[in-house]
Amino acid sequence: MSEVDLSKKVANRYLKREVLGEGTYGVVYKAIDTKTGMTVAIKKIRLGKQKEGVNFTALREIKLLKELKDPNIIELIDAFPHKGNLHLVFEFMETDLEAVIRDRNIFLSPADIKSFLQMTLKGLAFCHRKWVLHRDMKPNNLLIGSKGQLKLADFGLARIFGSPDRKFTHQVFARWYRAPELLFGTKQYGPGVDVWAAACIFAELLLRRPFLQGSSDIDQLGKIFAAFGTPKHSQWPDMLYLPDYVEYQYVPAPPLRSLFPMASDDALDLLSKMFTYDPTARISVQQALEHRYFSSAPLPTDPHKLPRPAPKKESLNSGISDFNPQEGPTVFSPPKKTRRVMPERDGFEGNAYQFDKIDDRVSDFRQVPGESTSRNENVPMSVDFSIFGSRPPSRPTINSADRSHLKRKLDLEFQHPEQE
Ligand SMILES: Nc1ncnc2c1ncn2[C@@H]1O[C@H](COP(=O)(O)OP(=O)(O)OP(=O)(O)O)[C@@H](O)[C@H]1O
Repeated sequence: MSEVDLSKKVANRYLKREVLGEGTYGVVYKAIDTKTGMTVAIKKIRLGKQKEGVNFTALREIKLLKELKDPNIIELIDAFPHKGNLHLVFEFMETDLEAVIRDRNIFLSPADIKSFLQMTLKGLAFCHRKWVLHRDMKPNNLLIGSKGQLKLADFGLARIFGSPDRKFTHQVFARWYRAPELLFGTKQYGPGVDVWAAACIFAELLLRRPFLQGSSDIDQLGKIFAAFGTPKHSQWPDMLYLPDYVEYQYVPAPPLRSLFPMASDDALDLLSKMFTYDPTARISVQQALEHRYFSSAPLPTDPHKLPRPAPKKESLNSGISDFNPQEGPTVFSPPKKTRRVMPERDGFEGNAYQFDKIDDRVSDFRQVPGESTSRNENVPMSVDFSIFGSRPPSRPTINSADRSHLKRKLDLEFQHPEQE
C-alpha cells in the first residue's frame, strides 16, 4: 500500500502523520510536505462557529508570525483553512528545551547553558525590536531543530504592545515563569515579563529543575520572595499600587550563590539583573545579550555541538510530583479585591484567615491554624532548592476556563481596540 493510502492528504499537499501533542489552541501533528518533501508540524486550530466570525486569536498569530522571520523564531511556512479548522504549517523541530533539561543522560556544560540562553535572548530581542512580546516563554515553547538551533515557538498569546494604554490579560503566563508584576495583577506590562521568564529558564538550565514552582499565584509570589527577599519599597516603589498587591512578611534574601552553587560570578550577576523586581529597572533583553557573561570564557557552544535528547517521549508529563514544600514568608493582608468583598469571619485571628471561593487568586490559599485539609497542608510558600531532584512535577498550564476567558477577552479587544 502506498504512503498516500495510509496517510490522509490535507489540502492536496500535506500527508498527515502522527499527532505530536495538543496545546492551548488545538492538536499538532507531523506531516510531509509533498511539494518540498520536507517534514513539517501542522497546528490545527479550532475555529469558532461561523456565526462567531473569524477566530481573531488565530489570525493574530498568523499575522505576527509572518512578520517575525529570524533564525531564532519558528518559521510559519503556510496557513490554510480545512474542514472548519485553521491549519498553521511550521518547520518541524526535533525536540524542545524542556526535554533537554529533563533528560538525565544529558550533561549541560556552562558553555551549553550559555548557548541555550543566548539563542533564547536573541529570539526575544528580535520580537522586542518589533514591539512584540512573547508572553508565554517556557522551556517547552523553545523548540530545538536538527542542527541544535533553538527557536521560539507558540506566539498564540503574543501581541503588539505599542499602545501605552492597552490593557492586557495578565493570567496568560504559565505560572512558574510569571513575573511578579503579573502576579500582582498589573494591567500594563512590557518586555520585562519576557526577561523574567527567560531568567526562570536560565535558572532552570542551571538547576535542571523548574526554579520557582508555585502552586497558586499567591504561593508563586511567596516562592519568589523566599528566593530574592520580600521587596522593599525602595526596590520597587510602584509595587504598592498594583491592583492585587498583597503585603507579605519581610524575609531577607539568601545569598544568590547559595541557590546556584555551580554558577559562575558572571552568570549570577546576569541572573540577578534579570530577576530585578521593578520591571522598569530590570535589564532589557538587548542589555542582557551585551552582558559580559556572553563574552567571557567559556564561550557559548556552537548550536550543532549542543547535546540533544533521544526522540520525544509521550510520558514527559506523567504528572508525578516531587514538590517539596518548605517554609516561606506569610501574607499579612488579603488581596485588596478580597478585602472589599469579604465579611468578617468568626475565628479570624492575626494573620491567619480562611477564604472561601472568592476569586482564582486566593481560592486555593487557606491558612487557618488547627485546620487540616489536604490543600492546607500544601500551602507553604517556599523555594524548593534541591538540585537534581528525581522528577519535576507536571507543569501548570492554561486551563480551559482561562482559555475561554482569554479567547473572549482577546476577541473583544480585537473587535473594540479603541475602547481600551
Ligand atoms: N514545529 C514543531 N515541530 C515539532 N513539534 C512541535 C512543533 N510545534 C509544536 N510541537 C509539539 O506539539 C505539541 C503541542 O504544541 P503546542 O505548541 O500546541 O502546545 P504546548 O507548547 O505543548 O502547550 P501550550 O499551548 O500550553 O504552550 C508539543 O508537544 C510540541 O512540542
